Amino acid sequence: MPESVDQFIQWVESRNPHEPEFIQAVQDLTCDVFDLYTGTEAWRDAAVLERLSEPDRTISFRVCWEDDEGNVHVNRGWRVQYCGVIGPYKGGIRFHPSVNESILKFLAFEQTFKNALTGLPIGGGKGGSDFNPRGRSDREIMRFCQAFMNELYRHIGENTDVPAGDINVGRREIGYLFGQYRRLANTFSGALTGKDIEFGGSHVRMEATGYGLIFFLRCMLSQQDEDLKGKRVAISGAGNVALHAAQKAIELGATVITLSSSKGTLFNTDGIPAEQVDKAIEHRGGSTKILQHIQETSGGEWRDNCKPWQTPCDIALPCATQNELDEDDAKSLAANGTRFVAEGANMPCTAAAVRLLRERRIIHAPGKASNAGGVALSGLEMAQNASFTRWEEERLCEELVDIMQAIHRQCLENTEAQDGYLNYHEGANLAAFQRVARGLVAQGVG
Ligand SMILES: NC(=O)C1=CN([C@@H]2O[C@H](COP(=O)(O)OP(=O)(O)OC[C@H]3O[C@@H](n4cnc5c(N)ncnc54)[C@H](O)[C@@H]3O)[C@@H](O)[C@H]2O)C=CC1
Ligand SMILES: O=C(O)CCC(=O)C(=O)O
Repeated sequence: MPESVDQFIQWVESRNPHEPEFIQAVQDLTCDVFDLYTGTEAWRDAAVLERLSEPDRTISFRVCWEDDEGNVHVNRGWRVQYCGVIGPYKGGIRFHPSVNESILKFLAFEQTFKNALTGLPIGGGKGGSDFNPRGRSDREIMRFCQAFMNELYRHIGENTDVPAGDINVGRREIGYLFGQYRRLANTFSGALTGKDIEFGGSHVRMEATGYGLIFFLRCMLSQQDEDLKGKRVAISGAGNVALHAAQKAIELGATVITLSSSKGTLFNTDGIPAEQVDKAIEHRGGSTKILQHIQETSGGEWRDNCKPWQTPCDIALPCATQNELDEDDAKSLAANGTRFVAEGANMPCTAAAVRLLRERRIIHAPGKASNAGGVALSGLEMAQNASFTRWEEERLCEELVDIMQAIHRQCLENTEAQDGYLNYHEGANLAAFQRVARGLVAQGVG
């Protein structure tokens, strides 16, 4: 039985050396739930926190594929099935050269608690590969997806583990993965979400993470008697989450002043036009190219190797990747009067940045709450597949709004404002942990 957060984290570190992202995610949760955990006999007796610091299983495999010139490449693939207590493992697949076990374990850990917040029966998992799709032809992407599924298919299924997309895995890749799954498993089932609408996909899934983020932000603002109209919003990334967040924010009256890629940032203090965001969503492609094209056609300034966080804004929405917003960035935001940060990406703020935002009383929503709209819609895709139906767009939009509002309510119910400052991290961590802990205890030790 750990006596302090530090002692517990040292124990986790000793079991997971060289996994800094995973340790960061475990520490973030533990700091908020430790007192409740140690004060709850049934949870202590069942070693709930210790069990939750270890995935149910991690599957790792070799992925061999042939490029267009006939050269054979060998990549690594993983699926982390983190916690299946609440429902089938559920979470995205990421293709990026930075992918390793620490990153996938942190993502699967976060996913477990995020999925618990949605109120749906979905457990937590995440997978991916260190494959770099940049510069690869469509046929190469197809062959890679097929090779990846050649091993993954035996570990997934609509009641076992249901992957979806994440960085560099969108509708096209899900199509190739699904096709190969269907051939190998000889079954047409909802074993993946984010599918094309023509073969079991759901309306609103594509938009859901970005839109859900803005619906959550709207709740945060309304809690302070404010709304989005006229607010300057800085967004990082120019992928699925960033572009849909930008689209909905503009629709609700905000001015989106930045979008970015790993190569630089597009700044436009007059606002990036809605029609340019719509076009970028339609065409999809390399983010830098898209942003430079927007700059050429509608103005603003492109700055190489620059992040969005140095420019004055009311709201910051990190929507690119983990640890993209560090302590210095948080200091710049504070100095420039930013009042809200809501995470579209998973764990985009370093631990030091989170501390700084809290010290400076910038209201800050963690991704496990504010970006849960995507997986929630995936849960609704699973429900449609299981009942052989397709729901209308309007109904799904309403359900997404309801789910984001319910997550916001859970956050408020689990934290008390300190001098008017709401700690969304504490609220989200406590709400999610309690649901998972109750399930673990009820299902016995195993
Ligand atoms: N797609 C989804 O439904 C969900 C995604 N997320 C998270 O949102 C984030 C973005 O995912 P997607 O938009 O789906 O991926 P995507 O592949 O569509 O876009 C990723 C974007 O991030 C940019 N990017 C990558 N590394 C960067 C870096 N170091 N600095 C600046 N920009 C960088 C890329 O240029 C691209 O614009 C990830 O953290 C992901 O885990 C969270 C919940 C659901
Ligand atoms: O829709 C899903 O299952 C995955 C979403 C996801 O990967 C995430 O929430 O980070």
